[in-house]
Amino acid sequence: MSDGSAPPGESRKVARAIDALRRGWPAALADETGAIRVLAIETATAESLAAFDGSALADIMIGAGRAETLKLANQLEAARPGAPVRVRREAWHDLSAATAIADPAFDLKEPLKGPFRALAVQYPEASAAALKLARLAGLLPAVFVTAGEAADAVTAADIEAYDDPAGLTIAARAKLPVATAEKAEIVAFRHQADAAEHIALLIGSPSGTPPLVRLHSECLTGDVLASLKCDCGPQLQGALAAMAEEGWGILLYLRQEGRGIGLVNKLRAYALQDQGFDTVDANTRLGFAIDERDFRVAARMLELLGQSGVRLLTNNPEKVAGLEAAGITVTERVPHKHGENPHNAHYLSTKRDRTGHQL
Ligand SMILES: Nc1nc2c(ncn2[C@@H]2O[C@H](COP(=O)(O)OP(=O)(O)OP(=O)(O)O)[C@@H](O)[C@H]2O)c(=O)[nH]1
Ligand SMILES: [Zn+2]
Repeated sequence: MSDGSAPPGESRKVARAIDALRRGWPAALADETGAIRVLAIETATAESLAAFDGSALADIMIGAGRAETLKLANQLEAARPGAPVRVRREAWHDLSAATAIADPAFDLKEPLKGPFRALAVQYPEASAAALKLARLAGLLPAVFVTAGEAADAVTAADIEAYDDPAGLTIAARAKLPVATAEKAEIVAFRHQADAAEHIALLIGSPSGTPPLVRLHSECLTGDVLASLKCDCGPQLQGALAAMAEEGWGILLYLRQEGRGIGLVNKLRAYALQDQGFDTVDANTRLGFAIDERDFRVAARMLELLGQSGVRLLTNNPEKVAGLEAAGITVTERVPHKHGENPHNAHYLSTKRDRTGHQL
């Protein structure tokens, strides 16, 4: 699409489906092979589930990482952590049993009984799209699933068009002196798919060289509450200080809380970390991929700001690769280590040992 926005009909369909899941209503998805209807387990009620089931029990669909906990791993063909797995619903799988299947928070209190049986995933593209919709709604990737009608159903292509970073535009800009740099300008970006606005803070003045750039993903706990569980707060302040010192830099504040799984799901991951799982396993045990962020958003923001080359403050090779793949030249990776403390030492060593961070 030339202006990057999805055709209005498709956009409305996707927006409605996300809203429906959040409110506990069914949504329909389709691919070339068929169609499904889904109801998010997290927002279902006994009544809405009874209506959804009708005369036959709907099955359950969860992310593969969660399915491993249910001992379904040996029944799977090496599914990726975020890929859909369909679980046969047994007669005793009422809403509370389904909730225990969906949400690892109940694993200690309500050990899972089983045995569970994995079924072949029908309509894999539509099924993967259903779990993505749940994530976009900020919910656990766990739904009741039954056969559906293709008419008016959402497709993976609809979601991709809805999500397309090309649809990002600059909504407002103004001077914003900040403690680290009096000469700064804030730019707000809007996208139909995001409830919150992405922000850029331009520090100092263009120097004719690629700016020092930081892609900062929102972390309410670290940025606002000064959480010691991660290094986000000190990294944010450290980035601004480095840019101020150089006299030219751009901070992108991306609304990708919890590496793209949303605040509530991140806090669920934190609760699993309280039980001893690391940041990687906590994500996958919830049924998500390790990192659900899309760095094309950042590339589009840089493009709108007229920047095609950057010096990137990061320890994460995925950020460099993500920007490069989206057409931004990373002329230099600048290491960005800040704020190690006894509470986040294990988090940081996990990033180094398991996700390839150059720490
Ligand atoms: N899901 C999840 N997200 C987390 C956790 N800890 C921090 N985050 C999120 O991770 C994001 C912070 O990542 P970044 O600061 O961009 O760090 P990075 O990708 O590791 O790479 P760097 O550029 O090297 O810092 C924020 O959105 C945080 O909310 C966690 O344990 N689980
Ligand atoms: Zn953080």
